[in-house]
Amino acid sequence: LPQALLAFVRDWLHFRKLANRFPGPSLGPTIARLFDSGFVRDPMNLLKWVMDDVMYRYPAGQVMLGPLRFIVLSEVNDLKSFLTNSKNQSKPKLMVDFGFYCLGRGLITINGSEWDYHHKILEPTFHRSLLKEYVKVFDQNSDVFIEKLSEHANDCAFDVKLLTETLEFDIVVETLFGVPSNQQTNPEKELFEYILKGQTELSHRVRCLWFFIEGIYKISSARRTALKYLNIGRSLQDTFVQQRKELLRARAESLWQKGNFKDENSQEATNDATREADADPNKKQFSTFIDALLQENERSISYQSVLDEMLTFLMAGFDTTSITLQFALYFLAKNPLVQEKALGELQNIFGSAGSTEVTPDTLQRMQYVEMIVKETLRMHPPVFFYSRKAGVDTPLVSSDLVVPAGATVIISPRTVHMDPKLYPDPHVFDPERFSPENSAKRHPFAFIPFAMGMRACLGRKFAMLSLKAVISKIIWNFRILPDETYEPELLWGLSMVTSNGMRIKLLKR
Ligand code: HEM
Repeated sequence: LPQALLAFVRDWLHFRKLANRFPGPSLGPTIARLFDSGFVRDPMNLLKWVMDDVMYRYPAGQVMLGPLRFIVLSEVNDLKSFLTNSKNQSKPKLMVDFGFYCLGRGLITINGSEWDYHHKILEPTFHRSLLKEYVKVFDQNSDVFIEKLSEHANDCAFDVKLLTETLEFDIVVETLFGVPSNQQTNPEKELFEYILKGQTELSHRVRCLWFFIEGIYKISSARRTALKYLNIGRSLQDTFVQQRKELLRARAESLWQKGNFKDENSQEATNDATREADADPNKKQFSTFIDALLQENERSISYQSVLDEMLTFLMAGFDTTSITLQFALYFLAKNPLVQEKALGELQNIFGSAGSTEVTPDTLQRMQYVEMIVKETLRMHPPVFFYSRKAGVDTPLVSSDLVVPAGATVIISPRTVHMDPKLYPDPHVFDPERFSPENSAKRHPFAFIPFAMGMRACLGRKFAMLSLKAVISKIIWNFRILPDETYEPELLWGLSMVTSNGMRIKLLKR
């Protein structure tokens, strides 16, 4: 025991020695900041202060909040060590605890061999050949969205937020869980509302400093509410699983019948059965998201893990994409020339195809629309910070500082994306920054909305394709105009949402 104690003290002193060298606001201003009127009125101002003030001032710095110490990094040359060094890829305990109450134990909140195992199962379900299958769902749901928007195409300002959320919700449920969702056309209140409330509860914790301390949070009513939502979320995922199983059973039965009872449709039936069985060779290697999880459930993953992964992907997928869509509409409304340029591109693509159906091929050709999505993600990354635990002492490139093993490191794409050295006039919306020539000139870690390395977003290609699909259809169908009386008010939670919706105007083209 004395030896263990000695080792602990030695490690602690070593940690302190390295961490104390990082500059940052001293205790006085930090305490003053905690108790100033802005913070008391609105605790999320703390996050705003760290991201928009401390991180700009100290590209490699630290923030001490009582016993909690965060190393903050926003110097682009230092990011590589954290985002790509396999020793620094675990999520810190604090963040894992935070995530647990909203997502349970899914890919975002697990570490080590458990993460390895889940990642190995789920990563192939985002393979290119499966994404191609998903594009049909993007196309059909985007068409329903356009119909919904048409009801507002009268030059009167309206709030598009809920419509974008229901669209992205349908897209994630239909692609990943393989069951129809129809939230856009036939809102099923219970499920959707609980998902939103669960998220609000989690953000609530991030915004309250005293809830950073697990002991306090554990005895709070906020924790009981969060757990209630987590359990409801799990049971709602269970209904999806049952629906999927039912659907697979019905499909298998129908194939069997078609194969066995030949009637006047027998040729068609045999073709169907053969098509399913001999589907493209790539497809044979991959199961869709839900099927991969259910297969593993029979072997090695608990049913609770299946439900938690579904919850994780639903939360991670629909919120981030709907926020990006809202801000793309906001920026497009303010930039009519960007809309016209995108329309030119679409006239070439949709015009030559004679249809507005999006396909893997048309999406590939939408270079400028992709630049719009990227510029939106640069100016408003919905996941505006993420964290890593330093697994080893890690020297920084830009200075002689060393991040000590065990430190909680915060990285903010928001701060990096607003660095004028990387993006001159960073507050100007300019998709040309992402032309192939301009992108090639930029530092590889200058654009990090999806993070990088092993723990990068698994849904990044999915997100890009689905956003391109819907944004192209909006630009094709409508002129987007700003509501001059509206400015988004940012709500700092786990993702960056607005507290006052997203108001735009539309005119039919
Ligand atoms: C614009 C849309 C999106 C953005 C900006 C985004 C951003 C991110 C970021 C920054 C991370 C890393 C978080 C961290 O390290 O703590 C992440 C992780 C993740 N994202 Fe996304 N995401 C988006 C869409 C999606 C979609 C559509 C899905 C799935 C359908 C998804 C699934 C995931 C998963 C599973 C992880 C965890 C990866 C891991 O730790 O292994 N995301 N995302």
